Amino acid sequence: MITSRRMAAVDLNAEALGVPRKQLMESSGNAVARACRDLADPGASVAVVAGRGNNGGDALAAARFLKAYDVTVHLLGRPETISTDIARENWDALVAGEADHRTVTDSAGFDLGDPDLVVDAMLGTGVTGALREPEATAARAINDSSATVLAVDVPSGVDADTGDAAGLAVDADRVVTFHDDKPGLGDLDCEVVVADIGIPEAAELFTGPGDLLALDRDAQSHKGDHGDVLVVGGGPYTGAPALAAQSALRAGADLARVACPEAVAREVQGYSENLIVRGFSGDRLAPEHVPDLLDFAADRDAVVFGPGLGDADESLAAVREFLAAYDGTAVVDADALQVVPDVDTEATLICTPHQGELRKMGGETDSDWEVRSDLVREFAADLGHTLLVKGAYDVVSDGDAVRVNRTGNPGMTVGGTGDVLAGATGALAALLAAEAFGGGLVATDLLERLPAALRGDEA
Ligand SMILES: NC(=O)C1=CN([C@@H]2O[C@H](COP(=O)(O)OP(=O)(O)OC[C@H]3O[C@@H](n4cnc5c(N)ncnc54)[C@H](O)[C@@H]3O)[C@@H](O)[C@H]2O)[C@H](O)CC1
Ligand SMILES: [K+]
Repeated sequence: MITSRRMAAVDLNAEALGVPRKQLMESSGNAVARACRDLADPGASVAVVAGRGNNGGDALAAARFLKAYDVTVHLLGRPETISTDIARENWDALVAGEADHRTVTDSAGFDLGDPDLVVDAMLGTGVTGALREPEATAARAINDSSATVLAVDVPSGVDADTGDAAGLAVDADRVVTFHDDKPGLGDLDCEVVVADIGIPEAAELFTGPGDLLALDRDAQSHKGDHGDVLVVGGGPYTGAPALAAQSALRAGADLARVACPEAVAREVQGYSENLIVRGFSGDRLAPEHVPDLLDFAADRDAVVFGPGLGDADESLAAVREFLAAYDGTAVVDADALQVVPDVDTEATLICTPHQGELRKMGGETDSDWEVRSDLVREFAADLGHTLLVKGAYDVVSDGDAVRVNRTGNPGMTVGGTGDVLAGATGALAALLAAEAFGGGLVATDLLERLPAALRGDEA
């Protein structure tokens, strides 16, 4: 099952792995033609009703594989309005090949005829809102016809993620959808066939440029939209919390605050005027600080716990008490990690251990990244939290899905990169908690974005 947003990311990852979109469209077209051959005998009349996007492009490619049929292609719109190069190239090839093609520029001009089979390729995952014209008139004509209806990827008008239709939608007999089933197709009263279009498994397993799509910022956003991050750390070390907080800003947080012992507050503030530093009494975190910290954290979008905190018993006791009472989103790193396995919490935790810290948490690791992936997934499932285990190949899992980031380099073992990663991860968590997901953030929503944090990419 894959959402449209994830499909777009996988599509882009496939391209980065050397499988360009036009090749995917050719595979989709071939899959559509196979479905046509399954639904209608050679010589049958086929009406391809194509939209101006890649959904239409798939069917324009399919038409080339249907030589044994009497195919008429209806393009809903002028050819120059076709929205992608790959779809337009498929249209141009049809025209050059003297295929029977028509362009429909207004509803009155649409005449479906009386085909044996209709290929509905007006709209796929790019639909927004109720069908406009001439798609609406075409959908009514398709639904009123006696033809068998094959929908490309998703029946036009249906939202592939929810199965809902904002208004009129094509009533298909069969849907041929690509790469993986879509959440919104399960409840449709039609047969759904999933066609493999040659997207490499690596496009889903390994992080790539597609995973950054979700970080595109809403241009209208304003301060505070993109998350307010609190780093709780410092004590024996002062650079770590400052690194984590600055990394949060670099990764897109609007505000980065540091709660650290009074004894080092001035030093931490000294690292950067961009940080809002707040000291708590004494020279290390202790249980008496927890009530205030919980109040302070309640108004933040995400907390990063641990950079430079040290492992004094009273500091670890304070981490345990905080997490037991906290129900927001927290990244847990460094010495605070050892507390996680034995604390029962409502919080959404993202733990960012290196392999030594993973073992200290009670997890197992392995030098083979594939074996390590299974071990991390199992341990994340046991913990009930997301794990991001750093290594030459970083493994991210929420106990269900697994993603692997192989873009690191040996130089990243230098001290401080863990603090940078924890801060960047906190920013992405804050962005999601504050905006796109409201309170409904679930760990898997982060999975696709954490790898971007591994690279400390600017959002
Ligand atoms: N990722 C993959 O696996 C592949 C998907 N393919 C196919 O690509 C479509 C998605 O294509 P896209 O261009 O993004 O969008 P659509 O073609 O679905 O529609 C965009 C098109 O439609 C217009 N439009 C939007 N809403 C409406 C509306 N309510 N009424 C009328 N017109 C509307 C919009 O203006 C655009 O012009 C996917 O479904 C697959 O079929 C790839 O080909 C293969 C890999
Ligand atoms: K469609």
